[in-house]
Amino acid sequence: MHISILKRTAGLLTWINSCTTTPDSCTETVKLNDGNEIPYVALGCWKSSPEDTYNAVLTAIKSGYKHIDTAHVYQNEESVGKAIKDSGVPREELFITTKLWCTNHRDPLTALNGSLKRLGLDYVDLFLVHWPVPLKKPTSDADEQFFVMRKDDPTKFDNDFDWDFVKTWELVQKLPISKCKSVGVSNMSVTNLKTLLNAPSTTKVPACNQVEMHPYLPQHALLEFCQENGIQVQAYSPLGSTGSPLLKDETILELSKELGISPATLVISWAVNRKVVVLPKSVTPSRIESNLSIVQLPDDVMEKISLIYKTHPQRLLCRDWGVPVFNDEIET
Ligand SMILES: NC(=O)C1=CN([C@@H]2O[C@H](COP(=O)(O)OP(=O)(O)OC[C@H]3O[C@@H](n4cnc5c(N)ncnc54)[C@H](OP(=O)(O)O)[C@@H]3O)[C@@H](O)[C@H]2O)C=CC1
Ligand SMILES: O=C1Nc2ccccc2C1=O
Repeated sequence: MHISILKRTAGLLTWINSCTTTPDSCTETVKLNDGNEIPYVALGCWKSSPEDTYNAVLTAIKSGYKHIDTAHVYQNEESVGKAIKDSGVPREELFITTKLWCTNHRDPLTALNGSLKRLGLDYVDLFLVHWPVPLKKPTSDADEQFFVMRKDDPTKFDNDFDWDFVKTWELVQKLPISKCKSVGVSNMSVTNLKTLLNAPSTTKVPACNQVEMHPYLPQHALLEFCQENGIQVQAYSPLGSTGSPLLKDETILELSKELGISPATLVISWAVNRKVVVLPKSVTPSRIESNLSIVQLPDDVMEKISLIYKTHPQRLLCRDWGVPVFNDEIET
């Protein structure tokens, strides 16, 4: 069996080689700072409709994915849960991530229980604080109102300025392990991570930091900081998200042609070669399957991809959150 071969091999790059012919081996995992193992490749679920999500998750699990990334705000947790159940794959063989939405920072346990109920699961493997931005709760008990705007200025979010992400983490780090095996953060800059790690109330280092990361935003400094501090980085929008400019980038096209692989396989492989967990989203069966293929990239190719941002620096997901979120410059 492939996995046992992998266990005997020395390092990541050894098994990456074999993935071109045996996609099963791409379920290789990396150990988190709490001892849990996370598979390198996950199916992303943002923007997938409930029906598409169900089909995509089922296809993914049947293709060999062990890791699914969803969130309360994606409004498709029910579909993820149903597909998991219908796949027939034992729960303990899968790694499921969901996230705490901004309006629930004061009560993560209730939010986690809500996600578990929608997923139909007893536990998630990873629960992430989605953004370091507490927002006021909606006044009605509309659970699905995710963006509360200010009454005096409806273009701005109604920030909960009497709360902050350090207080949120104080609660998240104490969530019962029986309901979430690992806890982490998302969209955390180095500046905000330093604030979190230096806070007297912080007793647990986040297991993961899920951030936007692709060749136009390689986040070299953030990756180095997280690796030095035992925080596993996860790359979101690794393909450049919907209508990606990245997959049409000249250098990416040239390199993928040279290597005889697709642009998507090239950028996903670049992430894994950097020891970054990667979350490509697709609702297209052929892409779901091919996104699981990882190849070993030569050093010079890694370097070329890592330098593309110098001429094309681009953050795709930016909005004014009302508090500092992206407070580290894109290095150019
Ligand atoms: N923590 C956070 O704040 C955030 C987390 N995320 C997570 O990261 C995941 C991935 O990021 P996301 O922004 O969705 O975008 P991705 O970078 O994964 O890109 C998804 C787009 O690429 C297309 N695509 C997928 N595979 C291929 C392929 N092989 N060739 C060509 N096109 C392809 C998809 O089309 P199609 O589906 O039609 O096949 C879709 O349009 C999210 O789904 C979510 O789980 C994302 C944003 C923020
Ligand atoms: O992952 C995300 N999906 C979203 C949709 C709308 C606004 C923010 C987000 C995310 O952070």
